[in-house]
This record gives sequence, structure tokens and C-alpha cells, in this order.
Amino acid sequence: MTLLALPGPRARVPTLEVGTRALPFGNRAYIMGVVNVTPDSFSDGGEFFGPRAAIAHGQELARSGATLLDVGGESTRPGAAPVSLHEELQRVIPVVEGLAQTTEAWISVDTTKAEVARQAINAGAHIINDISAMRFDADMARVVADHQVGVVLMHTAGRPANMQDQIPEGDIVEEVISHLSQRVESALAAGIARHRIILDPGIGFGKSVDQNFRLIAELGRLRTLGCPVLLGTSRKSLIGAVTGRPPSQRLMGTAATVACGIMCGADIVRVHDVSEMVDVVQVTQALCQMPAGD
Ligand SMILES: Nc1nc2c(c(=O)[nH]1)N=C(COP(=O)(O)OP(=O)(O)O)CN2
Ligand SMILES: Nc1ccc(C(=O)O)cc1
Repeated sequence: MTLLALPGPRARVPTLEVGTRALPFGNRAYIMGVVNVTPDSFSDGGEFFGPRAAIAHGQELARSGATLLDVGGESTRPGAAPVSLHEELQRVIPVVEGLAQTTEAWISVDTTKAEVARQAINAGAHIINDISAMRFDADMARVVADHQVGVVLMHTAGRPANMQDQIPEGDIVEEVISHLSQRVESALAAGIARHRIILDPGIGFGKSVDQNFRLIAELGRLRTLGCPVLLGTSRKSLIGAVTGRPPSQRLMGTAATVACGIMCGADIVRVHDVSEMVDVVQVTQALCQMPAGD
């Protein structure tokens, strides 16, 4: 069979190691299923708002093929207002506890608050997914370092309330690489091991539509920082900008970004529609000649 010109072997990045768990990268991509415990997330707000519904949803995503589950109690969509610490703890902690006890999935918590991170880790979380790359809370790096958990460092310009008014000018890929390499240095200086760091270009976070697409196409350049890369495009506005469809009708557009994202270097894809994206990931891996197993 003649193959298209496909990307060559991926640069090696370290295996993520937390406690007795290990997640090796390079031979396959992993699915992170989104578990939003919020009334106002942009595409599924209110659908799983409450511990019972959220835990059942997370369990279903894990059964469908999510290796990781990302539990979030605060929407970070453009224009979103912040949630109080008390409210976020009430939303997130019971769900982390429930999913850590009943699934084999890696549990990630989507928060920028160190206290939410600390309590979530005590409840069983393995990864802190911080859209601010540990900039919004001065205690975050210490909590991650002390507990030796994984961390996702994501690029964003500004805070969700105003990020779309602060779109960077110039080469967005250079901007993201330079920002994230500084955040990696800062994490290493705080005592966080390189093999616990995951990087993310922050699709939709303070970027133009063109910049979002460029970041997906050039994801491989981000991987040269020596850490695995997570890509979150699911149902987002860049897809709506092309198709004209609302979030509820962006499944096929999401599939296109997941397939291209993996071909361009994504190690983890963060998605809402796990069962559908399992097929997309498997076929893309076959095309990239990645072995199906570990
Ligand atoms: N690391 C990372 N975290 C994220 C990312 C992303 O791309 N990367 N996208 C999000 C937006 O999706 P969600 O469905 O959670 O929307 P919401 O912010 O409205 O809850 C929320 N969190
Ligand atoms: N948190 C986010 C939610 C949605 C989007 C988007 O649709 O572009 C971006 C960020």
C-alpha cells in the first residue's frame, strides 16, 4: 500500500509517571473525556450538573475508551465569570472521589485554584489541568510539586472574561512556544519533574480562528519542547467558524481536528464525544502507522 507523505517517527517524550501509574507516549494517542460539572459550559452546561449525573457520565466515558477523565467545575469559555472556591469544591470533589474509586481512568482536574487541586489530589486525582499554566494561583506549583502529580500547562492570553480582547499579534506558534517554555522552566524550578508535565496550545483561548488552525497544523513544533502535547478542540468555535454550525452539531468538525491533530503530533485529545472519537483515533493511528497497543 502506498501511503501519503505522513509524519515520520515522533520525537521521544518521557512517559508520564504518577505513583505506580505510567502513561507511555509516542506509539499511540490517548483520549481524555470531558466531565463538566457546571451549569454553564459552552456545549454541555447543565447536562451533568450534580455528582450523580457527573459520576455516571464519567464512568460511561471510561467504558467507551477514555484513558483519562477531566473533571471541571468552572467554565472557562470566552466571557465566563469566575466561580467561588466554595462552589468549585462542592462541584468537583465528590465527582473526583466517585470516579477515582470506580474507574481505572487517570483523573485530571480542570482548575486554576491551588486549594481545589490539593483537595482533588487527596480525593484521588492524578493530574492537574491548569489553563493558566499555574499563573493564576501562586500556590499551585507547590501543591503539584509536593504531591508529585502530573500537570497540564496550557497557553492562554488573559483570563476567560477578557481573553478574546487580548489576541496576540505576530507568529502565534512562536508566542505559544516561548510562553510555554518559560512555564516549563518555572515548573522545573518549583521542583516539578519534566516527566510530569504535559503542554497544551490552548485552542480557543485568546486566539483568532486562523491562529487556532495554525496551532493545530504546527503542533509538532510544540512537541520539540520535550513534553507530550494535549489538544482540546472539541465542539469549539473554530469549527463553528468554518461550518456555521452550533456546538451541538460540531461532531464531524471535531473528528477532522482530532484526526489532523494526531497526525500533527497530539499525544492526548480532550473530547466530549468519546465513543465516536475512539474510531477516529484508531483509524488515524493506523494511517500514521502507529501500533495499536502500547
Ligand atoms: N488543557 C485544556 N483544558 C481545557 C481546554 C483545553 O483546550 N485544554 N478547553 C476547555 C473548554 O472546553 P469545555 O467543554 O470544558 O468548556 P467550558 O470551558 O465552557 O466548560 C476547558 N479546559
Ligand atoms: N473554554 C473555552 C470554551 C470554548 C471555546 C471555543 O469555543 O472556542 C474556547 C474556550
